[in-house]
Amino acid sequence: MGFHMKKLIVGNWKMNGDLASNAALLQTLMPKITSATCTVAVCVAAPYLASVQALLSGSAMQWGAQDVSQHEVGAYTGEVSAAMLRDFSARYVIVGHSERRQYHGETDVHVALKAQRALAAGITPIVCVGETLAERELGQTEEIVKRQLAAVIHANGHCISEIVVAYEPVWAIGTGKTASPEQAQHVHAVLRAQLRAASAHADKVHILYGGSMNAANAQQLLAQADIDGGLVGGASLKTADFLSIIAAAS
Ligand SMILES: O=C[C@H](O)COP(=O)(O)O
Repeated sequence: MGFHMKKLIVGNWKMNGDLASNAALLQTLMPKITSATCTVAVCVAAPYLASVQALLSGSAMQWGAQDVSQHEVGAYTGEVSAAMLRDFSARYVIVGHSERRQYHGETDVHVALKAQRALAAGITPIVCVGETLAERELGQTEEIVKRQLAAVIHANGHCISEIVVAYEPVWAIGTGKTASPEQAQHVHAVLRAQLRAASAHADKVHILYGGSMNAANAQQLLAQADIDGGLVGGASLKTADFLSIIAAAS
């Protein structure tokens, strides 16, 4: 990053948790997160937004959702709109997570629209990009992540500095395999250059790393010049591990 900016650690709970375990986790985390630590958020399943909002309001922690509809309002059964997320004061929403791209057929076009809906509602989209193992082995990593980010830039050029980007190599998600700090930094630098070409304010964009970030590897990853935080899956469900990652980022 180009100037001093607090790092951002986002827990992506995915389809885990329940009312009781969510509350227990947040009640342990909350007192440890202050204005002196890095920025911390949790992205929770939509049904839990109200309870998470009630728990975290007034704390230093932020909350968000894991997906948003590409549509504004109307006959879209099962969808959740950006305005609905805003009703629960969601600060962030993840868009284009590889699990959505892979299991729900989301394309770059959908992801760009979702980012647009979030921005229009005043919610920060966390735009996920990343290559599969096959794509990496074919030497296509840069091409893939640039194509994924270009779609979002194309649709949101005027406010691109308001987004968060998450580089998540698909082969590192939930596998225990992490990109090396050098591998991750290389891709982050590519993404930073792409953002700089699109915006004079690109250096204020947080580019997060995601993919088996844990207590043991967080410090080295976060020490890289263009790694501004983490999007943490599995380790965000374990209090001690998540706190270690937060400490490494603070
Ligand atoms: O959004 C988070 C990523 O998919 C990483 O998940 P993970 O930390 O369980 O590998």
